[in-house]
Amino acid sequence: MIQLDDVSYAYPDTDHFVLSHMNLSIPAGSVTGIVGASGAGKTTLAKILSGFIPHVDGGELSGTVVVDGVTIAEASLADAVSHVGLVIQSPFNQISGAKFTVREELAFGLENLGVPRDEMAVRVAEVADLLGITGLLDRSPYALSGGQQQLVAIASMIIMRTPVLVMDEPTSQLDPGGTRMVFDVMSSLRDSGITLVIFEHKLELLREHADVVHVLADHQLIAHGPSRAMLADPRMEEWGIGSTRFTAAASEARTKKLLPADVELPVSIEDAATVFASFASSKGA
Ligand SMILES: Nc1ncnc2c1ncn2[C@@H]1O[C@H](COP(=O)(O)OP(=O)(O)OP(=O)(O)O)[C@@H](O)[C@H]1O
Repeated sequence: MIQLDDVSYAYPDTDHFVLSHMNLSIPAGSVTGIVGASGAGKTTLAKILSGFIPHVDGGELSGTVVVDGVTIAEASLADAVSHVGLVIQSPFNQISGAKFTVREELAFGLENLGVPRDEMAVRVAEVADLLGITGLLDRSPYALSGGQQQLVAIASMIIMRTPVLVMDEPTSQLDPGGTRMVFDVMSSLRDSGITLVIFEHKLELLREHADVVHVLADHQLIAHGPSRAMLADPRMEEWGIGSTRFTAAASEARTKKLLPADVELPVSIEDAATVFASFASSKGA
């Protein structure tokens, strides 16, 4: 579904490759998390997956990127965006600037596709309800808080119903309730068969929602694995990604021999509850 073969990329007017000889394979209908330290190249990779590189940013891209059967470099940007949507890191920059209300903003992409007016109205109402922004529909997209703009930006991509959605830190502006709601929406998108690629620093949520997590460092994807095993890997600290408080606490307990050496480290609160419950029952508590 998403296939990168030997992909390297340098931005225009630079002499160094941000990504070098990268390979990646993502199955259809899966949720993939990608983590990396600041500056590792997450936004760059998100733009490559969605066609903004090379079509908008230019630069030197080599290798092959195929998404939903489309070879991105050979397709037009219009063709690429009909297969893959990108939620960018800064919601302010995602807003088109061409529309006066959130309602019009959400309909903008559908208008360009020639979707009939009544269908457009239904889809706007549906996506607004999904993301809890119905009350914002008649407001200006520019008169919203950062978090509200982020929900509008996410809604403006979901409404396009592309088979693949790439999200670059989609909850960076949201409070914990908004963050959880967006991840719940992602779960429902996954249930409807959409392939999701999420670039995210919130490791606990990736643990809960991603099937597989890849690590971006040293210009490449250097490791991947099931979300729990990957996110609890001790090398996450060396790679500048860090670990959740549950991993750190259990790791400390293991060092102090309060937990067995072979215990699988937890990443989320649910993992931690399972680890401590099984340890307690093994002690006959
Ligand atoms: N337009 C550009 N021109 C030149 N270099 C760029 C450009 N955009 C990003 N870079 C460089 O590419 C590298 C990767 O940047 P990128 O934004 O992809 O990292 P990131 O992992 O998303 O970082 P963060 O977590 O801080 O958002 C950085 O060294 C950055 O300085």
